[in-house]
Amino acid sequence: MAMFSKHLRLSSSFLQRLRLHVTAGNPGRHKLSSRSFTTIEGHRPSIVHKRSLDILHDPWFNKGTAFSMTERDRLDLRGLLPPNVMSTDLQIERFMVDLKRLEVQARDGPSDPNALAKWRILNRLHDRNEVMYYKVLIANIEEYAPVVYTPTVGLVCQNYSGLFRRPRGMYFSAEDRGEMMSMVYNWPADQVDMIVVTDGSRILGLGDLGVQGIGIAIGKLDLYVAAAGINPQRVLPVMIDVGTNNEKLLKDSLYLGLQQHRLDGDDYLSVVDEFMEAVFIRWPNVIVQFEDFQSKWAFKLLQRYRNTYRMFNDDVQGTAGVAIAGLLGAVRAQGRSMIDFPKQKIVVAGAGSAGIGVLNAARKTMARMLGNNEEAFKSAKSQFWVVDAQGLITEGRENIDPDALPFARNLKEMGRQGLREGASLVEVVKQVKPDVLLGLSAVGGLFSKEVLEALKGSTSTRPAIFAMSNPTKNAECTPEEAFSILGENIIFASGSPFSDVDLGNGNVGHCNQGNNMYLFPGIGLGTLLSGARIVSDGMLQAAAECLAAYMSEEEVLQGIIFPSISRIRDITKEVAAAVIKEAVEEDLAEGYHGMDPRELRKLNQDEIAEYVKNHMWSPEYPTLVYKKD
Ligand SMILES: NC(=O)C1=CN([C@@H]2O[C@H](COP(=O)(O)OP(=O)(O)OC[C@H]3O[C@@H](n4cnc5c(N)ncnc54)[C@H](O)[C@@H]3O)[C@@H](O)[C@H]2O)C=CC1
Ligand SMILES: CC(=O)C(=O)O
Ligand SMILES: [Mg+2]
Repeated sequence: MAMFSKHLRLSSSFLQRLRLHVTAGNPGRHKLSSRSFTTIEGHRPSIVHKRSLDILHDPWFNKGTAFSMTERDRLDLRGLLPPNVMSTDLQIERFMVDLKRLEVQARDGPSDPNALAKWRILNRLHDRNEVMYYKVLIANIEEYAPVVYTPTVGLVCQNYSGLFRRPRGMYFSAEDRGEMMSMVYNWPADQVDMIVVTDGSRILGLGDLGVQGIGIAIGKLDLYVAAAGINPQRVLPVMIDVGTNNEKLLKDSLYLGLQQHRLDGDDYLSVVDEFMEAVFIRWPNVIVQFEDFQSKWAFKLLQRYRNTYRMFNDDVQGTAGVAIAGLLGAVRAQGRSMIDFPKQKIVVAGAGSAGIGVLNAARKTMARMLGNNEEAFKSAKSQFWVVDAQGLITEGRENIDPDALPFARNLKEMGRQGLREGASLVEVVKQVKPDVLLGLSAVGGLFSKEVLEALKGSTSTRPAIFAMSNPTKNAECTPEEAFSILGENIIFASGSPFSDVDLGNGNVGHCNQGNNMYLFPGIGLGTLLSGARIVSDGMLQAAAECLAAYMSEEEVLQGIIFPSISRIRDITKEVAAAVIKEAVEEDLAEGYHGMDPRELRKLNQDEIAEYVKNHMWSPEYPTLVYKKD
């Protein structure tokens, strides 16, 4: 009955148009124009001879986020779009909101008011012509890394629901449970070398951005291509959308992700487990980099997968390696030998995935230098004071986070130092007089004037300040603040890029960028080319030591402890070679394509470097020829 009346309605509108045509058109010929039929044709399904990404890249067939779930399933689109199916009205509203936003100048700190506009232009080039995009990026890496990576990528993620145009990467959502094994085959590439995956729960220092966090996976993979020469056809950004606890996004009708609170416990784990199983079944040699998972899951997932899959956590392990290299650089910059590292007093602000990762690695490095035994490991603990949102962490802390427990200070000992449970950062700095103040707190301005004034009491000949939180506005202090308060005899590093500081006396205060971008591309490339079964602690240590040794004595004494980003392709090549060497020594290497493990074992240092260089993709147009299937 319902079908019958629908048919009647159609028929009456058809007749009405027919009448209109007859009266308004050529009265003599009474012929229907093809235009009149188009309206009716629109109700019939269109036949499409394409599937998967080819449909999304075809402006005639593409409906973007408006593809229904049935269409997504039938056309192999599942996972290629954010999970929220939108009406056309909402799609248009999302576009208009973004268009109007252009009128309000986008800002990410004072450094570049046009950053978002630059990102849009680069992103459009990325969609049109990958070779040209990477040529532009590599040739201008100093200028555009801050656009495709931190800090602008943070702003991009915050605005991703508006900026989203052509999808890039895959989305696995809580709604896809039971489907992932088939969904992975919707991705068109038979070879994937690198996946960067996030669940969007802690994007840089910006908190839970839900599905919009895909931007960070895309930005990290841009560096994999630009710095490590991973072939862009073989990278896959992934978003695991288990919901969001960001109330603003939950209420936003234009949000692209699942509008539900995050899954937790076994429900959460079952989604990530299914994703890991699916990608390793389709691409057994892939490497999965976990990125920007909240601390609560970062450590657990790392422990869960690291001995089974080729994976690592960039925030925990990549950051640790970069910090170790920086801390050793700071010792050398004092004119001392690296072996003096275990004497450094280090105050760390922030005990999340990054802070705890750094603390564990720094303690192990000290222990190795002190004799590599249990006693050395125990005594190294006394070099660290950890301050989180509740102040100094001691054994007196109630409900202490188990990951922070190994660094909790003894209450009596703290009493003797004039400190107590929960002491403020400024009190800790005043009492400890540290050599190093390292921030991974995500709190912009945490190293206030008061804190920096307190650091003047440091017993170091050249105190080091690492304001490592991202993006720019989350840096614990700026280089200007540090140099103006502490003078020029310091070492300064920040997570996001800042310009060097003109000290006004003809000298320059050098601002280093202490960011895991100096390690993760080389760790990934080295793992890939060695065919290592897992990413071992030894391989990560080798990467960190390589970065630490990269800077010359002269540079380090000038306060330059990290290379300029213009050298990122070169340092990545060296890091990858160090990782391969270690993988071979640990007997983890299973070879890569034509290079079998026996051959790999025979290579000397120079030959490994050559092997790496020869496998790095460079953006050049290939000659294309047509071949019939
Ligand atoms: N430069 C780099 O390469 C990297 C930088 N990061 C940055 O580190 C920051 C933290 O990342 P996660 O550890 O994953 O975050 P998280 O959210 O897990 O940890 C933040 C920690 O800071 C503490 N904190 C908050 N307020 C504080 C305060 N007022 N004083 C002292 N501590 C305070 C919290 O208690 C928590 O322990 C982010 O901004 C991130 O962008 C992370 C990885 C790499
Ligand atoms: C750099 C980075 O991985 C972060 O800020 O989370
Ligand atoms: Mg990160």
